[in-house]
Amino acid sequence: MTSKTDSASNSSRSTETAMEVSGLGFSWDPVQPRLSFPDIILKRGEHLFLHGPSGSGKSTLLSLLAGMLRPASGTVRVLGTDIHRLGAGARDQFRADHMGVIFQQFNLVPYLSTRANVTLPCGLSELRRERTEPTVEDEAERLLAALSIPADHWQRKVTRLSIGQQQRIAAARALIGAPGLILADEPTSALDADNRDRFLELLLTLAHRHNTSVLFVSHDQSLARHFDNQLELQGDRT
Ligand SMILES: Nc1ncnc2c1ncn2[C@@H]1O[C@H](COP(=O)(O)OP(=O)(O)OP(=O)(O)O)[C@@H](O)[C@H]1O
Repeated sequence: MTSKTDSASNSSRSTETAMEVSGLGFSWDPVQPRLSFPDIILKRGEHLFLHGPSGSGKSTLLSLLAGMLRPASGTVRVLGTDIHRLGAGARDQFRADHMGVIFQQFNLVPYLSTRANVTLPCGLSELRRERTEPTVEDEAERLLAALSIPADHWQRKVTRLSIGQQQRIAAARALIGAPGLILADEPTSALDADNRDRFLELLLTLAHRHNTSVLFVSHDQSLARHFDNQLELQGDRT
């Protein structure tokens, strides 16, 4: 896989590094070719768009960056910590403390209410809980309102909401407690162009407010204009 970094025009607000990826490689199994990923440096508060065709390894890369898959080679440093040197429990806690992940299928908990889905990370992380103002519930409601989820939906089971609303709830869950980094895996694929653009603008505006870095993957290159920088995965294998 080769990479191409395009405009690095917008400077980040901080020189602190949110994520540094070096020499990353992964094989799903011995008969499949090995995936090799480009090196990435993401500054604190910076928003990076990662695009590539279907099968180029975008979801695999996000799972490696979130510490949910172990690389065959290379390192992933998030906020200075080499996450793959942590034990499984410490890695899960690190993810809960410092990362918000928005999955392609949202992964909301179907039997919980809208608000309970948003507050979930604060149940797993004291750090995220302490960063909410003045309470976890208040911040969840503020995020839901900012993402245009009507107040009379907050106590409803999340499965009773539309796909677009569920997607915004997944974004609120990723943003609560101001994690250093949000990883988003093509969460806009079910939306029409207007809603997709509106969603991205909301996500990036709220992330900017919290100085949260965002790495967003998609096959849809038309979304690149919303981001500071972009990186292309071309699906080369070794
Ligand atoms: N669970 C798995 N087991 C074995 N191989 C897998 C698995 N998941 C992905 N792969 C393989 O890894 C390669 C990269 O897949 P990946 O899902 O990361 O690509 P992608 O760019 O996210 O694709 P898409 O845009 O279609 O979601 C593909 O060749 C795929 O077949």
